[in-house]
Amino acid sequence: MSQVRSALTIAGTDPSGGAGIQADLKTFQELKTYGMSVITSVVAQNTTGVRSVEHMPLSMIEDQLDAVIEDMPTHAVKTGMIASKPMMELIVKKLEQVDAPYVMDPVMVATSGDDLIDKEGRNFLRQYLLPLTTVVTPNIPEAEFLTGLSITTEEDMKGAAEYLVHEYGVDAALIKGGHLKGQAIDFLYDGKQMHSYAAERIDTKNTHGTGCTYAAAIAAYLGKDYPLPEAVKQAKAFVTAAITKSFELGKGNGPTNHWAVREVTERKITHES
Ligand SMILES: Nc1ncnc2c1ncn2[C@@H]1O[C@H](COP(=O)(O)OP(=O)(O)O)[C@@H](O)[C@H]1O
Ligand SMILES: Cc1ncc(COP(=O)(O)O)c(N)n1
Repeated sequence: MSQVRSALTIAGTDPSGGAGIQADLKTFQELKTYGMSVITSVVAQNTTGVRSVEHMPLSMIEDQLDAVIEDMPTHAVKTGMIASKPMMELIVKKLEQVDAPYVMDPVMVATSGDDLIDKEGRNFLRQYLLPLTTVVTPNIPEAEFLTGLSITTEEDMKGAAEYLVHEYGVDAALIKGGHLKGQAIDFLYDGKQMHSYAAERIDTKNTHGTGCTYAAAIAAYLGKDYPLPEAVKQAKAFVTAAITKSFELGKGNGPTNHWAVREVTERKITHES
């Protein structure tokens, strides 16, 4: 029997269960990937917003990383909320010890609008962490910050994906279209080809944790040796199902449904390249 595949998420927490580490582990589990997790920040948040944040001491983040890296096989890494430059410097150092695909979800703002990273961290991420990524998965506002470009059309999205690959040395960039109007279309540029992944837009406010879930699913499929374009297609189907059957829970934006994929067998994803 082939060895079980594992994925490590390095991110912040969401006690309401919809985003962050909690979303990542739920996603890994649904995709039969052994999930491991290093907590960077403890975030007191729910579907309506963030009320407080406690960043882990660097020594505690390092000890968590060493505990995993020294003991467990790691077939994929995913980072979410990394709130400061010192944390990123530590993660850059540790990623050099892990030979696995690395998915970066450049988390900067929670769905509720609360900032999750400081300014120094944003700039360091662009310069030092981006070049290590197998794929970076910004939403529209995050892509605008990372590239300095204005993104209002699908052509702008493609341009931003190409810019990230050519200017920042990422292997691939996936620009997510959730924040635009019209169909929910994402563009992946892998240095050679532009791929598009489109699904019907679902009329719901319950999209808390969509980005985390999508990036964690991509990491799980990369950890199973799926080629990137196919990993993204499978992950798009996963997150689209999760949104289709998302939960009317909480007073704000409800969370996605991480087991929906068991029930929603047919999700029309149009993959073109
Ligand atoms: N209402 C929606 N209906 C269908 N797909 C959506 C919807 N909102 C977002 N998506 C999809 O969910 C994924 C996450 O995108 P997005 O919400 O932009 O990320 P983030 O959570 O990081 O802001 C993308 O594949 C996007 O196209
Ligand atoms: C700890 C943490 N990480 C990420 C997000 C973004 O969530 P979303 O996927 O809704 O953008 C969040 N709200 N909290």
